[in-house]
Amino acid sequence: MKTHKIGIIMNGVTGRMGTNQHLIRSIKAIIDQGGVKLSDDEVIMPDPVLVGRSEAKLKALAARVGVTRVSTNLDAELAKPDNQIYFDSTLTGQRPMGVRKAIAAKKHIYCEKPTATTSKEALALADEVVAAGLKNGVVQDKLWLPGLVKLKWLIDQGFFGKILSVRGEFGYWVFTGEHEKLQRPSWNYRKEDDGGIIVDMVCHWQYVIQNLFGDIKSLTCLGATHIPQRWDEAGKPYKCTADDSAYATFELKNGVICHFNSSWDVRVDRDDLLTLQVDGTHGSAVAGLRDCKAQALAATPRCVWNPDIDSSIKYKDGWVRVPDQGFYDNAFKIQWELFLKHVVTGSAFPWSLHEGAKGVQLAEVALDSWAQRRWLDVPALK
Ligand SMILES: NC(=O)C1=CN([C@@H]2O[C@H](COP(=O)(O)OP(=O)(O)OC[C@H]3O[C@@H](n4cnc5c(N)ncnc54)[C@H](OP(=O)(O)O)[C@@H]3O)[C@@H](O)[C@H]2O)C=CC1
Ligand SMILES: O=C1CO[C@H](CO)[C@@H](O)[C@@H]1O
Repeated sequence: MKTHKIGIIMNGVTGRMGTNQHLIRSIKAIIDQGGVKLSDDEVIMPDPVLVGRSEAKLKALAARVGVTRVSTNLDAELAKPDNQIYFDSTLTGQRPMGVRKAIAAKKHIYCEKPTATTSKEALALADEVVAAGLKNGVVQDKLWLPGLVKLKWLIDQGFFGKILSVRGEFGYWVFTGEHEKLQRPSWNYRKEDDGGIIVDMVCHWQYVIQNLFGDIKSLTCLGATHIPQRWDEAGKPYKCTADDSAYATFELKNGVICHFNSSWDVRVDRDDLLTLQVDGTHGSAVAGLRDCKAQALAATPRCVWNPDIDSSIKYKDGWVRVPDQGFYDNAFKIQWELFLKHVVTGSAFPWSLHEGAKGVQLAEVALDSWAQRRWLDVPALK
């Protein structure tokens, strides 16, 4: 058996995403399954080093997960030739600094979204990594959610006929922290720390829309900070300076209209924390994170508006569940496996830093639209 051992510097691994999605559910899960199989006699085996600023935190995490290498010295890890990949899930504002150091050290780059806080910076990083001839990628996890995979399958089959519109509803109630344990880090609600739901979520909507429905021509976005005060990790009240809700409409070049509501101030009365309803001339579907239900034209009830009587139609009964097509692995893990294969074999990996920059740009245009209170075109990223 030929084993390609790949050292991976995991910077920001002590954070929520770094620990749960990237270390435990991706890299550790890949190690536990015996690596990424290339053929019957060839395998890729990740060898992570957990990097951060608190040695105690890193050691505790390593012991919990069963990893041996930890370090608080990023430069020393970058100097080691066996560490071939630099992965970054630190705070968004920290990302360009770490990525640039790793480019200088000739490491392949994989990182969380958003890749930077401005499109200028995101594009510069994308250009620098290409100029250095390094493989690179950005997390676009929603593409591998089972619900969205099923939706894509319906699109590819032509189930919808002509797609007319898409309604994305994302969000849940995030407790203020006054009386409850925090669900999300407090920096998410402070603009000065690169927080805000537009920066956080619009980059997801960019790649979801582009990959499933088409290229975005223009948008309008209204943001809001509905909750002006929250309580931080230390239980101290702070002023919320970042948007916690966004109401955005995207017009695509092919005429499809997509409207996405994103909010941390809504209570959930839907099948999932993210639902996407797609309506087309021949059918409709509603995808959640894992499931997807569909209604074909032939099964569409004849609705008649009459608020004076109870409806004889049970609207929710007219949908069928799109069946599973096999086992759906963790979305982050699937993308990690594809990236590792890309690094070792050169296989295709289109989810590059350049693609990530498009997400940063869309969030930037959305913020501008909100500030200017008008529709804005989304220029092609050079
Ligand atoms: N793809 C997706 O679905 C999601 C992506 N994200 C993205 O992932 C990134 C991390 O988010 P999340 O895990 O929620 O954040 P956390 O606050 O939980 O984690 C932040 C990480 O960055 C480290 N860090 C914080 N400040 C500094 C600093 N000054 N210098 C160096 N390291 C620092 C922290 O280290 P320490 O432990 O020492 O404090 C920690 O490891 C963000 O860019 C976010 O946009 C977030 C949520 C979902
Ligand atoms: O995709 C995601 C799921 O939700 C979170 C927001 O509540 C985001 O931070 C994240 O990027």
